[in-house]
Amino acid sequence: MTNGPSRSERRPLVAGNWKMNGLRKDLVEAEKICVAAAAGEAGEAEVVICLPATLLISAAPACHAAGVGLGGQHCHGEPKGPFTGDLSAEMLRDAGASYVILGHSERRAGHNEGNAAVREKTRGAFRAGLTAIVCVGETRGQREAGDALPIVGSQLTGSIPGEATPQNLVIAYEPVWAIGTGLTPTLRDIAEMHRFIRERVGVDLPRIRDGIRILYGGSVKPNNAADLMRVPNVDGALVGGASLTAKDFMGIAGVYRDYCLAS
Ligand SMILES: O=C(CO)COP(=O)(O)O
Repeated sequence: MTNGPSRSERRPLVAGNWKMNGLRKDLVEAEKICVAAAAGEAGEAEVVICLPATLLISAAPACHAAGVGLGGQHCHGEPKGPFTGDLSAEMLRDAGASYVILGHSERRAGHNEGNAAVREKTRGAFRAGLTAIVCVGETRGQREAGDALPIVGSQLTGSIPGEATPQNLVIAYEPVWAIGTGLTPTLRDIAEMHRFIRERVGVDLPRIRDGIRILYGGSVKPNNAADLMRVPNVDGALVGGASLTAKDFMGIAGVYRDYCLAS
């Protein structure tokens, strides 16, 4: 038994979320990520970087050449129209993206995005041919009140459209209290939640139960990634702060290379 990530038929995915960070000069880190991924440093894992929309077009050639997926961090549900300041899924796709993060807690809280809005945006992503990374997760208060599972369950049921497939949807479990704090749930709590998510998806959409990838996000770092990634039903990571430098991000994705070498 090696000390590697959990194994399954699902291809692991390590996605970076740059949030509102990154000027054109910072694309040098994205390029380093591409070079490392192309050199096999992420092993069997798929590598995706979700950049600010202003950087997508510039980053696309290097990402496409390296087989690194490019993603946006939000989109409107409509394909076009009088929505000043918004971006459609079609625009992200046109800029070179193949992924989009939706329902991140920072948007649920800061932009008042409820489950129904997340579902509409996810439909928009599907329409444009993007894979949606739909985020769910409880606050600290909800966990302490013993409500983590029902909250996440209702987020899943409310946010995921019936058209979801294992190709066009990825779920990210991101406990709000673990984001940017250096705190993570216990491995046991993560295992419980990820198992619950797969079961809940299996009730709502049985045909995607086994194929859907479920990422863990919240203070994933090079020094905890190997432990987190070997929890059953953890199919990869959604990484915030540590995705801003190639060294740290590939230090996380590298757990999949290390596993390949060890097995
Ligand atoms: O919000 C996150 C990824 O979407 C997690 O952020 P951190 O990795 O910085 O905690």
